[in-house]
Amino acid sequence: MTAPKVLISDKLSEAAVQIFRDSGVDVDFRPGIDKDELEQIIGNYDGLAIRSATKVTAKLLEKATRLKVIGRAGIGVDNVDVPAATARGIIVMNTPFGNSITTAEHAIALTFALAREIPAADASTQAGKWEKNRFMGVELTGKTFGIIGCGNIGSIVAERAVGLRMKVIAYDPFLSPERARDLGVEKVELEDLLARADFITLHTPLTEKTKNILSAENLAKTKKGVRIVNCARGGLVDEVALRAALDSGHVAGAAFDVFTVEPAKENPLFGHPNVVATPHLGAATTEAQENVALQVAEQISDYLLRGAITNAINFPSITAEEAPKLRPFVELAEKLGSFAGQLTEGGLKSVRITYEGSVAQLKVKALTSAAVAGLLRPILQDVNVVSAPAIARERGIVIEETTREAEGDYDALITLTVTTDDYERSIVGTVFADGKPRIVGIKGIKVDAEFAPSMIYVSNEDKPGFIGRFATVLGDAGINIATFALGRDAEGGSAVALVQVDGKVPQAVLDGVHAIPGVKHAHQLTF
Ligand SMILES: NC(=O)c1ccc[n+]([C@@H]2O[C@H](COP(=O)([O-])OP(=O)(O)OC[C@H]3O[C@@H](n4cnc5c(N)ncnc54)[C@H](O)[C@@H]3O)[C@@H](O)[C@H]2O)c1
Ligand SMILES: O=C(O)[C@H](O)COP(=O)(O)O
Repeated sequence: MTAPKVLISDKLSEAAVQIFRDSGVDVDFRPGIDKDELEQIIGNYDGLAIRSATKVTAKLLEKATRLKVIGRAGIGVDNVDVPAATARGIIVMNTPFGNSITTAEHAIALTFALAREIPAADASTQAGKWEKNRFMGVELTGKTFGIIGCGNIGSIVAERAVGLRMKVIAYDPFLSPERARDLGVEKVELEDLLARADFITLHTPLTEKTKNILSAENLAKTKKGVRIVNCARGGLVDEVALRAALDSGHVAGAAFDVFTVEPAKENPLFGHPNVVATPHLGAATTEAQENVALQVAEQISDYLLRGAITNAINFPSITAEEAPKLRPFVELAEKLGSFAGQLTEGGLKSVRITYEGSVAQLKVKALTSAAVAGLLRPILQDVNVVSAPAIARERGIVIEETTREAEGDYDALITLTVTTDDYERSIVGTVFADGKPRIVGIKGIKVDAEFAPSMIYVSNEDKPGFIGRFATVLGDAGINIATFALGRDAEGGSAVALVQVDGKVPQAVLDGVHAIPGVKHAHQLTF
């Protein structure tokens, strides 16, 4: 067997090169390689090791005819087109914990820099001005620190801030009360955090729900004199609105490591005297870079040489023999999880997955991981199939797995039941002979629908007139209906509709559907 070839296209610690060589992988170390040259040579490689600088686009992947694995030495995979990689059967892995401590420390460092105006005082002193009376800081002790997103990094920041004798409050819908108690953190709603925090630090991924979480409206709800730190992702804070709040004096300072457009050569925040900026240095320590480089080199080598999958974003850990039998059920389990996850607003308590018939004979652990990853991914952008069950448990979400003989009409069935603070919802699916996953039940109601890229899920009272009104709302908005699946538990009882549509559905259209008499819920789902 010829040795697999790996390209390192970003500035990784050279420790990675040694790991590849020691394991028998051919490696080319080309940090900072030009985009056009990368496109020309990517077809020669089985593996690609990157950080955040290399943009792995669908266009690049078209040229990557040999590529089997992309390894991200770090956490965020926003620079990788994961669906495009998945569509080409390319595993995308990350190293979810290797730089968490370092990034948390950077957030704390920026908090101190803001509190004591260290960068400005440094510049002034080195310019020979000795402006002892110009700089008047604030103490951190006793101040309220609001953490938005209390996952790996947010939790480490919380522990450090508690050690600094700060009062720590956190907004994270998926933080369990037990975990909050263990961390010494008060779990609060966003409005409460905005109103109380003297310092706010952000540690969520950038998702549809977190984009502009500090919008102009939310910034206006903050305490006068608040200081804001963003070491997570550009786009979490409306930079133009923040600049206005700094100019008006409502916000006393902001320290940003990440920006909406990177590399950030220009930015609305730049030039303000109370802004501290660093060029995405959150993970930039010797220790973190060694951690992530070693880990990614080991993971890529393991996969290319032995087929072992660790920390994959887009596939569960399975062996070469199990893969073909499991694959369609992995897809089904992830999609059932994603269906439930897209409908979940927070307060997840448990997920129960029942495997019935032939699927119960397969390696259901991998299927459960896939289902939980699908469930959490709409909330925790970078969750992977390996870490999903552990992350769920850490958040106090109970995972139950049951197998049993086939009892009904289907040879194989997977039932996923999610319990939140407010409700229980179950979704049932199977795989047909054509290998395609199907939804065959929702909340105990039989349906028969394929998963489609864009769908509307409606739950309503079974009353005449719904279908006509629904079609009119969509027709008036110019949205084409591709397929329509209906089910009900009894005449005049509860009904559900799963509708495949072409393209994205604007919120106004969903509101229009919701306004139809008898409609209880109307959601867009994407797969
Ligand atoms: N600046 C850097 O160099 C650097 C380095 C590492 C990580 N990061 C970024 O830091 C962020 C956090 O990383 P992590 O490893 O802690 O991720 P994580 O997945 O462990 O934690 C994210 C947390 O955000 C919470 N969350 C999700 N949606 C939310 C919402 N709408 N409101 C409030 N909370 C929400 C989740 O429940 C979770 O606890 C990511 O964006 C990551 O890419 C930046
Ligand atoms: O997601 C991450 O791990 C951080 O943003 C760090 O990115 P970098 O390794 O490219 O600096």
